[in-house]
Amino acid sequence: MKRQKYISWDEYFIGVAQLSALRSKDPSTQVGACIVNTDKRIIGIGYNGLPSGCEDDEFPWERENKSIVDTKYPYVVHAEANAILNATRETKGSSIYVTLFPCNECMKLIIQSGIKEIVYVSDKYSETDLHKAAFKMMKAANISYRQINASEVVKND
Ligand SMILES: Nc1nc(=O)n([C@H]2C[C@H](O)[C@@H](COP(=O)(O)O)O2)cc1CO
Ligand SMILES: [Zn+2]
Repeated sequence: MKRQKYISWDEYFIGVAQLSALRSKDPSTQVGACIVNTDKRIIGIGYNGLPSGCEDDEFPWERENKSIVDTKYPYVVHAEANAILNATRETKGSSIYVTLFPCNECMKLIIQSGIKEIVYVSDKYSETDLHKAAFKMMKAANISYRQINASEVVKND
């Protein structure tokens, strides 16, 4: 008889996203993303980090500073953007598993890459205006969404 305690597809893909998030150097928010096509194949993964050549020890990781230039915000590539850029196959019709609901900028990339479903864990920024803008674009583009629990298999302490 087959093993009974195997993980579901959702647990597997969100687990891969959570594992990817563990690579993030961001001290406050670590995000991971995993793109899955209609054949249930993983075609791209990513986490939030600096662009190639921008050294983690030479760029700021602060959230606030006198100038925005001395914060992380102008520099970080979001997990979803990295997953899309890393995609090895056609993204049209695929799902993106992400540990945090996408921001407005990533939502534009998700729409333009033909991703049709967003599966996420946290929506801790749901009260912000930019989240509302992201949500509005997602609805207009007919992208479906669902929230799931984090995988117990991958923990980030
Ligand atoms: N969906 C997302 N994907 C991401 O990769 N990020 C990244 C950008 C920053 O590195 C970090 C958010 O930092 P903070 O504002 O919570 O300290 O997470 C943020 C969001 C939020 O929408
Ligand atoms: Zn984003």
